[in-house]
Amino acid sequence: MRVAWTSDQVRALEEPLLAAGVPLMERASFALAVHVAGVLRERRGRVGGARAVVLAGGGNNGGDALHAGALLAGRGVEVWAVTTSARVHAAGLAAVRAAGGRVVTVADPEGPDVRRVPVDEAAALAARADVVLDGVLGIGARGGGVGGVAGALVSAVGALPDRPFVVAVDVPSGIGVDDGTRSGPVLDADLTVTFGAAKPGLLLPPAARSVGRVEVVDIGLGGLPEGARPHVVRLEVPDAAALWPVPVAASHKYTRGVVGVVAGTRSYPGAAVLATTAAVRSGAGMVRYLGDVGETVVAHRPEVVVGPGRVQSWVFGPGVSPDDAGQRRRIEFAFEGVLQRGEAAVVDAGALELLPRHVGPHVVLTPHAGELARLLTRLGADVDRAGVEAEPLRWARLAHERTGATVLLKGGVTVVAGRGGAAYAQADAPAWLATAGAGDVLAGILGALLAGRVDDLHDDASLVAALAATAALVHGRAAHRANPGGPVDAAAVADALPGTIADLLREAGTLAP
Ligand SMILES: NC(=O)C1=CN([C@@H]2O[C@H](COP(=O)(O)OP(=O)(O)OC[C@H]3O[C@@H](n4cnc5c(N)ncnc54)[C@H](O)[C@@H]3O)[C@@H](O)[C@H]2O)[C@@H](O)CC1
Ligand SMILES: Nc1ncnc2c1ncn2[C@@H]1O[C@H](COP(=O)(O)OP(=O)(O)O)[C@@H](O)[C@H]1O
Ligand SMILES: [K+]
Repeated sequence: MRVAWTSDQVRALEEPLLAAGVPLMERASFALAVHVAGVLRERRGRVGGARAVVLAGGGNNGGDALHAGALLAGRGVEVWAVTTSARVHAAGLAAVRAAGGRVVTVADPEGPDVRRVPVDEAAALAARADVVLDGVLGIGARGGGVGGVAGALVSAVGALPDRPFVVAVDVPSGIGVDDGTRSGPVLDADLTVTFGAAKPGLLLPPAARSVGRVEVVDIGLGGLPEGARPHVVRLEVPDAAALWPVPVAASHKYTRGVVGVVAGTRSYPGAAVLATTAAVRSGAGMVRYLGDVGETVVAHRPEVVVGPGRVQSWVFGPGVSPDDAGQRRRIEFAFEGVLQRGEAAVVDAGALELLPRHVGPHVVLTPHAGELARLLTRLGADVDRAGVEAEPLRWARLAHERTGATVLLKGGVTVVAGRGGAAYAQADAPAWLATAGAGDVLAGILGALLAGRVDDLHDDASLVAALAATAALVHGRAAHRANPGGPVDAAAVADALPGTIADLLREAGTLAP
C-alpha cells in the first residue's frame, strides 16, 4: 500500500525530530544522491565523469538538492548548481562549493560571489546534463504554480527539445502538493525521490502524470499518529489480494454471492455481455441477468441465469439509456431492494440518471469525468468535464457528500472517494484500456467483489471504497495481461480476469502455487 501524507502531516512529524536534532536533511539528501547515482550508473555505466545540474530554490527543498549535489561532486560528478532565489540554503551551498561544484544564479544575487546568468543560459546548462535535480520547490510550495524567475527556469528546462533525465526532489516543483492540481509550469520528472511518504499530488491526477517513477525514502519520520488517516492511498497487489473474496471448502454459490446485472438493451446488447462476463469471470457465485437481451447474454455466457431472484449486489446501467422504459423500471424497482434490504450496487452509465436522492456508501457510482460533471450539475454544483479532470478528488468527494454513495471516478488514474474521508488513486491500467466497453467490464468486476463481501460492507462502510479501488487494480492488471504492451479490447480484458486474479492471489501468497 502506498500512502500519501499532506504537507501539514509531514511537518507535524518533522517538528519534534528537528527540535531533537535528528539530521533529517542529511538523511534525505544522502538517499537522494544514492538514487541519482543509481540513475547515472544505469544510463552511462558509471557515476564519475557525469554532469549534473542542481536547480535549487530558496527553501529546504533546495537544501536537499544542494547537499545531494555536493555528495555527487564528491563522487566525481561535474556539478553545476543553479539557484533560483537570492538566498538559498547556506550549508547546502557551502557544501557544493567545498566539493568542487560550481554555482550560478538566475535570481538577483545577494553577494558578488555568485554569477548571474540569464534563464536561457541556465537551461542550456541543463540541456547538456546527464541528470537534472529539481529542488526548486517542495512541500513549502504555495499554490498557483512556480512563480517568478524560478517559474521561467522551470518552463525553459521543461521545453528543452532534448529533455535531460529529471529527478524531482520530494515532488516535481509546481504541482499542487496536497491536491494534485497543476496551475502553472511544472518540471515533469522521470523519477521522484520523496521523503517519509508519498504526497497526495504524487498519486492524484493530473499532477500524478508529472512524477515518473516514485521512490519513497524512509528518513525516520515514523508513522501518522493514532487515528490519523493518510490523505490518499494507492492499493498494491497484497492489499487487493487480502480484500479479494476467496471461497473455502464450505462455500456454495449463494455464500459466494449472487450478482444481478441490469444492463444492455436491444440497441446495446454488448454491454450486457461484457458486464455479465466480467462478473462471472471475477468469481461471482452466480450471475443473474435482467433485461431484453437475455438470449444474447446466455449465448455468450451459458452460466448466467436470466430472470429475477435474490441477489447480494447489483450492476445497473452499462448500455442502458434512461429512456428505455423496461430497463428503467427494472432498475427503479431494484433500487428499492438496495435501499430497504441493503443489497450493494454499482451504478454505471445510464443508471446514474436514475439514482435516488440519497443512498448509502454500499452504492458505488462509476462515472467517467463527463458523467460526474453531469451528475454534479444535476445536484446543483457548477462544474464541467474539464473542471472534474482538473480536480478529480475534490469533485468525487463532493458527489459522495451529496449522494451518500461511494464514488469511483474512472480515468487514466481512477479516483475513489468514500465514507470517512476514504480516498484512493489507482494507476494500474495501460492507456490502451481507454476503449469502448472497458467500463462495462469494470462494473462487472466490482459487482462480483461487492457480492462476495456484502456481509462485511455494512460493518465497515469505508471497506466499499477499498473494494472499488481493488476492482480498478484488477481491471488495470487484466488489461496489461490481455495483451502486454499493445491494444486491448474489452472482451479480452474480461477474459483475462481469472488468470489475473489467480496471479494476484499467488503473488500475495494467498493461494498455494
Ligand atoms: N524541515 C526539514 O528539515 C526537512 C525538509 N525537507 C525538505 O524541505 C522541503 C520543504 O522545505 P521548505 O519548507 O523550506 O519549503 P520549500 O523548499 O518547498 O519552498 C520554500 C521556498 O519556496 C518559495 N516559494 C513557495 N511557493 C512558491 C511559488 N509558488 N513560487 C515560487 N517560490 C515559491 C518560498 O518563498 C521559499 O523560499 C521538503 O519538500 C523536503 O524536500 C527534507 O530535507 C527533510 C527535512
Ligand atoms: N488514459 C487511460 N489510461 C488507463 N485507463 C484508462 C484511461 N482512460 C480511461 N481508462 C479506463 O478505461 C475505462 C473506460 O471506461 P468508460 O469510460 O466507462 O468506457 P465505456 O463506457 O465505453 O465502457 C475506465 O475503467 C477507465 O478508468
Ligand atoms: K522539487
